[in-house]
Amino acid sequence: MTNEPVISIQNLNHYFGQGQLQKQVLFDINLEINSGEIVIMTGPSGSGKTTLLTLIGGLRSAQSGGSLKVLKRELCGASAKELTLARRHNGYIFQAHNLHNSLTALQNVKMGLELHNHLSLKQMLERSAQMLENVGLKNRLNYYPDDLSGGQKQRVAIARALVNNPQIVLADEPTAALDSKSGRDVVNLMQTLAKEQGCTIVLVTHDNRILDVADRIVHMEDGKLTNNAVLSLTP
Ligand SMILES: Nc1ncnc2c1ncn2[C@@H]1O[C@H](COP(=O)(O)OP(=O)(O)OP(=O)(O)O)[C@@H](O)[C@H]1O
Repeated sequence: MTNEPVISIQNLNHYFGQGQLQKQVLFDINLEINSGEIVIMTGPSGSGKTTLLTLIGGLRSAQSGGSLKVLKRELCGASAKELTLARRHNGYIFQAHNLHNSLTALQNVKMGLELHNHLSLKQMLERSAQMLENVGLKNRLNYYPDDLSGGQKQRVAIARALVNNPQIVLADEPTAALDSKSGRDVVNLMQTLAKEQGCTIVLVTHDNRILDVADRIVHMEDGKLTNNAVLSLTP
C-alpha cells in the first residue's frame, strides 16, 4: 500500500449562489486522509460538514481554484462524467438510509453491485446475501424496509455501501436516527468491516458517543477546519 493520501485537499473554497447572493461556505480547507483511516468530522449545524463530504464524494461539483484529489483524481473543475466515474469507488451511508421501499433488503443491497457488470445475477445475489449476513441480517433477506427497525435499515444501508468493496465510505450522521445501543452497533460494524476491507471512512456526526471509533477527529467551524489533531484515547 502506498503512503500517498487517499484524499488530499488543498486550499479548497466553496460558494453557494451567484452574484450578490453568493455565500462562501468553505474557507481554505486543507486536509489529507490516508488509506484505511477512519476520520470523524464534527462541528455545529451549518458549519459546512455535509458540503465538504458531498464534495469529497463527487456528489456536487468542486469549484476550481484549490485542489481536491480523491484516489489521485482531481475533482476541482471535473466534468459530470468524471464525477460519475469517481463515485464508483465510494460507498455512501446517509441518515435517511435512502432504501427503496419497494425492494427487499437483498434487492436493496444488490443495487450496490449493479455497476459491476462482470458479475452474474447469481453472484450478485450470493454476495449481497453474504454481506447481509455480515451485518447480522441473515434472517431478514426478504424483508421490506417498512418491516425493519431503524437500526436494521441502517445495517442494510451499510451492507449496500460496502458490498462492492469501496475504497472510500462516506457517512453523514449514520447514527442520528438510532437509539444509543443501535448507534453503537452500527458504528462498530462499520469499523470492523472497514478494517477488514481496508477502506477509508469519513464520517460526519453530532453524536459524541461514537467519537472513539475515529483514528482522527477534525472539527469544522464556520466553514473552516479548526483542528486536525490525532485523537489520543485514554487506555
Ligand atoms: N444547496 C445549498 N444552497 C445554498 N446554501 C446551502 C446549500 N446547502 C447548504 N447551504 C448552506 O451552507 C452552509 C453549510 O451547510 P452544511 O449542510 O454543509 O452544514 P453542516 O455542517 O453539514 O450542517 P448540519 O450539521 O446541520 O447538517 C449552511 O449555511 C447552509 O445553509
